[in-house]
Amino acid sequence: MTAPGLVLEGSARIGGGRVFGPLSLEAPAGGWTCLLGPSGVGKSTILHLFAGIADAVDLDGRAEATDGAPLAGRVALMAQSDLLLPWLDVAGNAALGARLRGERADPARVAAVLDQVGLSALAHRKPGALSGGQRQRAALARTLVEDRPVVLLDEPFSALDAATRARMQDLAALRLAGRTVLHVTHDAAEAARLGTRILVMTGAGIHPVAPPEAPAPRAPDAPETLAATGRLTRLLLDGAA
Ligand SMILES: Nc1ncnc2c1ncn2[C@@H]1O[C@H](COP(=O)(O)OP(=O)(O)OP(=O)(O)O)[C@@H](O)[C@H]1O
Repeated sequence: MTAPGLVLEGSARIGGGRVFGPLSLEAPAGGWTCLLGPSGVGKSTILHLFAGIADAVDLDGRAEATDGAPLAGRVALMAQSDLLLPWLDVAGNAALGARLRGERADPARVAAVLDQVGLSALAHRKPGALSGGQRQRAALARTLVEDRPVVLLDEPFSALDAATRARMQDLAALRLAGRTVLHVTHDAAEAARLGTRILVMTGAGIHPVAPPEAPAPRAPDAPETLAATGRLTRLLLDGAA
């Protein structure tokens, strides 16, 4: 399983209205790219274009893998809404990708991932009886069970308490090492911890920001993580001018 890079170039419209562009975005093969920017600028739309689910979006340009092969079948998307099926329990939702393909997920793998996200005790509970953070961890488990070379994460840790968030960031960094990750987040500290490439998106385009030099995941309280968080927050406040 070799992870390809991702490239997007061009402009996007929905129903005739401009969403973004023209812009150019690159997510290097095997790297973890964090994408930040104001609400409504088009970050989720970019993930949907790479995931092949942007039916309403008219892209004048290209969103594709750098190896020239189709992305279909090589991408796992963790969407902003958890998209858990209410009639399946946590374990069933974690195994949903395989089920939708008419396959059977490896039960040992599902159990191991549920253990890692701290949901073993809730494996047979339905989503309606979970907290927001538990639901988000169930969706993360489903994404990790998918085992794809390209992983698209849309605010994957936004509902988690600070300690659980840090632990899930570490887990995702470990389990997704070597894959190509494109991660939309509003959390500058998260980008400073995880990004091997950090991009800020504005109406004017995509602006790369230097990540800390230490390998990811970086300690949340390391001076260079805190300094990068501050720089990034200032940039976002100033509109990435
Ligand atoms: N189906 C749709 N029809 C019309 N406009 C849409 C549709 N989906 C998204 N948009 C618009 O496209 C723009 C980009 O939306 P998108 O969800 O990609 O933004 P975002 O940067 O991810 O925002 P957020 O940070 O709030 O999640 C927004 O202005 C949104 O209103």
